[in-house]
Amino acid sequence: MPEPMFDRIALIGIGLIGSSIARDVKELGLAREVVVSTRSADTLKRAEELELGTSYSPSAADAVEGADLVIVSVPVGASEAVAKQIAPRLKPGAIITDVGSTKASVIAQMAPHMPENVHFIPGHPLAGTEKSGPDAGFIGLFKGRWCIFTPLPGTDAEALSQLKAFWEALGSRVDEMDPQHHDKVLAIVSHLPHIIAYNIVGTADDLETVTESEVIKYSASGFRDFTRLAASDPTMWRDVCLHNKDAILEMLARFSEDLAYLQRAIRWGEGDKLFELFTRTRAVRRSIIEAGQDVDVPDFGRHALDKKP
Ligand SMILES: NC(=O)C1=CN([C@@H]2O[C@H](COP(=O)(O)OP(=O)(O)OC[C@H]3O[C@@H](n4cnc5c(N)ncnc54)[C@H](O)[C@@H]3O)[C@@H](O)[C@H]2O)C=CC1
Ligand SMILES: O=C(O)C(=O)Cc1ccc(O)cc1
Repeated sequence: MPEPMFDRIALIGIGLIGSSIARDVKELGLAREVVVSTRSADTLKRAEELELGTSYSPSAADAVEGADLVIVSVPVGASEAVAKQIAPRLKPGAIITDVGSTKASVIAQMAPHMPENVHFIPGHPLAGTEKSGPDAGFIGLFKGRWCIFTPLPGTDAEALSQLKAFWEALGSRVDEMDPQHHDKVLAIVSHLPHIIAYNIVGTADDLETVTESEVIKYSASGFRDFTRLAASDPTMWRDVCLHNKDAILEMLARFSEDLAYLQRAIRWGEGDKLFELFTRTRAVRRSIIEAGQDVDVPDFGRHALDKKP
């Protein structure tokens, strides 16, 4: 077992992401103590039953006391509330990070409350599933996945490399980005696909001429893939939409324009246009596979240090 990287880690929020971090930290022995905190008493009790930490507290402020690393894993809309609660009790020199799917808004919510003597380094692991809550997490979720950091100007290089080393220990590949750029990239590769999924499943659910039981009975695998994304946590995705508004609206505008083009091509029987687009998009899929980026989501039960066969 390697030396722990941190004496005490505080996990604020213990859902899919927080509990997956907790499981990896425990499995890999990355901390001597793991203090778990979450707002809901039931979730905290469940985290204790699952033995995700070494101690448990309903108070985020109490939980961060003496912690060298604090990881905030709550819906992005709750970031400011958490920052306000923890700020007065943070240990000088501590690293404070988050896992939120949007970055500019999390920075705007948290940075103003952070004391000068801590290192606030926003982060985002590009790994997850449609499930939520402490039971949904699993060892190895972050393995082979990117974790993007959006450090503020003047971030301490040593603290950043310590945080990167932590995520690398969980098996992640690390990268850095400007927060605004992160939000644009994620708007197209993650936020729009979820919004489109919510929309198509909602449309199917509203149809009068095709019954709900027919949708269920005859759902082809394409539709089924959309239902997985559309089953994602409503609180989390409401917050993502509200907190990455500009980038999402920009990408939705582009999407609608391109959809109108497709609609027109179908209406006027312009098969060549359809064929050209479908050929171009097929090449994108091939590039993703060639780049080794087509890792499937569930990797249940796999040890974090196992190599993929
Ligand atoms: N679900 C996913 O696939 C991914 C999610 N993320 C981001 O990770 C964060 C957490 O997401 P999940 O773990 O999936 O959500 P989750 O719903 O599974 O867990 C959220 C946790 O936050 C707690 N919480 C909510 N409000 C709180 C507050 N005000 N104070 C303290 N605790 C509070 C809940 O009790 C729960 O423990 C979100 O910001 C999300 O955008 C990032 C990557 C992937
Ligand atoms: O379940 C899926 O396919 C995901 O895309 C998971 C996911 C959701 C939100 C993120 O910020 C990152 C990853």
